[in-house]
Amino acid sequence: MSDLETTQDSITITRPDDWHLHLRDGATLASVLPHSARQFGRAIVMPNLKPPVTTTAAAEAYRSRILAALPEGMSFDPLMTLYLTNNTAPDEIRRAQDSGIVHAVKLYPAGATTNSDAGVTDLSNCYKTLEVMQEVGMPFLVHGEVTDPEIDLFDREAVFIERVMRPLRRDFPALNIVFEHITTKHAAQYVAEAEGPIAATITAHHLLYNRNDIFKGGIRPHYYCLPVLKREEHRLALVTAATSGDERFFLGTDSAPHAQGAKEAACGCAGCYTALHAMELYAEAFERAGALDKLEAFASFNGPAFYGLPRNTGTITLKREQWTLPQTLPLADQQVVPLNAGETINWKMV
Ligand SMILES: NC(=O)N[C@@H](CC(=O)O)C(=O)O
Ligand SMILES: [Zn+2]
Ligand SMILES: [Zn+2]
Repeated sequence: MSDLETTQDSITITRPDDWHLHLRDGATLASVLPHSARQFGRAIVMPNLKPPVTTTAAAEAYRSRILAALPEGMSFDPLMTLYLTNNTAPDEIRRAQDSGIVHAVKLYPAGATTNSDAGVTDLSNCYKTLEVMQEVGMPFLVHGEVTDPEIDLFDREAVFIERVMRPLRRDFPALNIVFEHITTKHAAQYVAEAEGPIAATITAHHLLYNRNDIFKGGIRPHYYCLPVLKREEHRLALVTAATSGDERFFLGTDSAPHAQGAKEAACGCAGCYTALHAMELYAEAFERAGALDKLEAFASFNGPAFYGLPRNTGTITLKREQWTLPQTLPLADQQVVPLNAGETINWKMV
């Protein structure tokens, strides 16, 4: 068959969800929320605000602010999370579970990423709390990087598996764990082969780019995120995992807005903004792998199955149509530079 005959010009799938999203707060929240709500039915909303969302009461208040910021006529269901600290009480987990609006608890190793200063210094501080999470079935979402400065930045995820993930899963074999935004063949292989309830989210940018893209002709801060982009062999392993049909892998954009000035700086913030065009980027990645037929499971089925939620009912359609990303988008009283700013991409959500 010729290329022409095998080329698909549109794809309609069950409305997808974003299982890892940063919406921020206040005027920034109002700027970014419509982008995610246009593409996704629900999102797991990250709790790394300043101050972090550490209690059920704070999660309920944050959820109300999100719903208040949602433009009329749009529907979107924010699935809230709690930020685990050294001092999160076991009772807080029971409150979270009873609330019905908190769907997971998030581990930020202290110092690992944006707004992680209040994070956990040693998981042994949290064992009583983890016991309750395991007992009530509250998922544990993990930013999987060690923070040991002796460990090379590019090895921090692989070392995390050995130093933290394996002991954690040995001690809590029934705890539902999501290895968030995986970036290495080590993590992909670990998740695919591990016994028990574990899954992983994969971003669009880690499917499309490798670490060369951060340094192409100069330093490109908009390709800097954490965990940092890795070598091509790792990107290929992530594409294989995402397109394998294995239900342990599902979509999480990790869209993480930072103002332009905070990214294009002497010490620039980590995070890529993809909320505007995430599904288009995933479609591109799946098409390049010849696996557009696997996109729906990854984007719309595997996540709800893991979280014990129903699939969305509507559909979205992506068409093969070239369009050019804007250079910037409004972000509160500043601007955010989307990933692929000014570039032409091949898919467009209708
Ligand atoms: N991914 C990132 O590079 N940044 C995220 C934090 C995170 O998910 O680690 C952010 O909140 O900006
Ligand atoms: Zn993270
Ligand atoms: Zn994130």
